[in-house]
Amino acid sequence: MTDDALTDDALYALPKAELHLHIEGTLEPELAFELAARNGVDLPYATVEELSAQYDFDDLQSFLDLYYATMAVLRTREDFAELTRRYLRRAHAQGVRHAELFFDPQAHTARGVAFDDVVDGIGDALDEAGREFGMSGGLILCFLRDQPVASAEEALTAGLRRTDRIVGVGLDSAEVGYPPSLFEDVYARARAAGLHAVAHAGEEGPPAYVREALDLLHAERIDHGIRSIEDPELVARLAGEHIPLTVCPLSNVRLRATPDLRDHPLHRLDAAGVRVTVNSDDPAYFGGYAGQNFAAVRDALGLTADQARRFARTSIEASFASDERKAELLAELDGWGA
Ligand code: HPA
Ligand SMILES: [Zn+2]
Repeated sequence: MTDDALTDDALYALPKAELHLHIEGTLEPELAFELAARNGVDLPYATVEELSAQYDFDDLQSFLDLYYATMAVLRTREDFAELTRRYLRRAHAQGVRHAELFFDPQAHTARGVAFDDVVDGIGDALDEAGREFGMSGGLILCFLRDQPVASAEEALTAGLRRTDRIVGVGLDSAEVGYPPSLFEDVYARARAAGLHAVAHAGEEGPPAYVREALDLLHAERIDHGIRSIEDPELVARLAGEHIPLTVCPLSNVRLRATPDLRDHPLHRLDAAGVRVTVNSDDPAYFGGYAGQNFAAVRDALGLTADQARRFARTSIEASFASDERKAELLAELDGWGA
């Protein structure tokens, strides 16, 4: 594969793992209206166009307000299955072979949706994608950091009954003012039960939150982590300890975590030896799935075939797939562009 051969098709064919994807953030306006009609839920917008026109965000909170409002249409196990089915189909078409899906159970149980319906619906679609396209994946239960810790404890208690599907815990929602330290005990309980630990940190929050996620939550990967670039010692630590960052370029532009994609720290982190991956976060809201995030990086920052291959390799190695599955995916990656 030469650098000029890095077309959209080549990037969509690049075998990769998606490590930073909120399943609720894959709710496209068309499906939102279908589910609203089916479930008798009123959306505050009359048409797909009117809803899509809201996708102009000032910051993380302005996005989260719409994200939580729109997910009210998701009510049944089949709704979660259909949502996930559509995501996995799109992701597969852009090279995703393994997908670790974040979900926000507190946002659903608070609306009267059963925890198990969420897990089982997503799980049904993962099983189908395994049979149909050979995809693998798992669920990562995210705690809403702007909700009380007691609510996270309850979500974890429910999650610990579903370790057949749930492989890890994460931390998301409004970041600033809600440091990782609040969740130290919840994470300790999750890790003691054998779950993996990841956490959003350094998206809008300061580098200190990335340190807390490492020191107090023992996060194995940092989601976003881009503000680490402001702290050279932290960058050196991330590189030295081989901590992967799950970077989401289009998200960072849409939520104005970075002023312009041309200023994005992805390549500076990579050049400093940090293990970076490219992911889509909430693709229905931010303008692109995994392959489109790679293409956006190519267009704004430049991307060599070696870099693309390295980011994909890191995504596979940093995943929570079995060693056997990783070996299969790495072999597929070796054949990319041959
Ligand atoms: O990008 C995000 N950041 C924090 N919380 C989230 N929940 C969904 N997407 C996000
Ligand atoms: Zn995220």
